[in-house]
Amino acid sequence: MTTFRIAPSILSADFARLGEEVRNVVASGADIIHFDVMDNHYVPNLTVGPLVCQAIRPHVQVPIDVHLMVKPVDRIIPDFAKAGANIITFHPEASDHIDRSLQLIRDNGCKAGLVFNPATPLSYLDHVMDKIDMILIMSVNPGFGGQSFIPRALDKIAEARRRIDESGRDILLEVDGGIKIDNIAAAAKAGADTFVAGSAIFGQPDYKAVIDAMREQLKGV
Ligand SMILES: O=C(CO)[C@H](O)[C@H](O)COP(=O)(O)O
Repeated sequence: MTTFRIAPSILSADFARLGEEVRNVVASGADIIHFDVMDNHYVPNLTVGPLVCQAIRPHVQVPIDVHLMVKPVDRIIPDFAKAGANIITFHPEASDHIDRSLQLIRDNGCKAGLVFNPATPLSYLDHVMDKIDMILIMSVNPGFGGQSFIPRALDKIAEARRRIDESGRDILLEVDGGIKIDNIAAAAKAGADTFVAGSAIFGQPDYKAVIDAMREQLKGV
């Protein structure tokens, strides 16, 4: 049986109360904290870095999944590992040497993964599957929370699931962008097991009610 994981994205949290926000969302049932790092270069937005990751680390016992939307990627990886990240993912087109970046993440004691924008082909996985612990399929173009889910992402999730099953390896398949109570089951049916949700959770007053409703949807998959 598939273990499904809900990963609230701090992008939509109240940054003035971030410690309290992450404690609340974990107490409400979050399995992972998704930490969006944007550099105003690879994506047209600017968020947070290793100092903020380090600041929230003592507030949460669940893994922190750092999604790097930065270019270049390598020089910031050790800083996030030291700041308490458990999983670090990056966009293959933002790295000059994908194999080296994946190895660098692993050498720093974290799980490693690649992120695929709506128009980025999964062929980037071809020669590095043995170094992948997570595949993240973007169901929006990266840079902003609160966008609408792009339905074409479902085919890509299914293709990523086929590749994972063929590899026989234990790889998380995460989907990120526009995930809500009413589309989480479709993403799960396509093959995703880990669901990033920002505005759907932090945009509501009762985080537990949203996470419980998402889990309810996943029961039918
Ligand atoms: O990586 C992201 C954007 O680049 C965010 O994690 C993602 O969009 C989550 O926000 P929402 O659930 O509101 O779509």
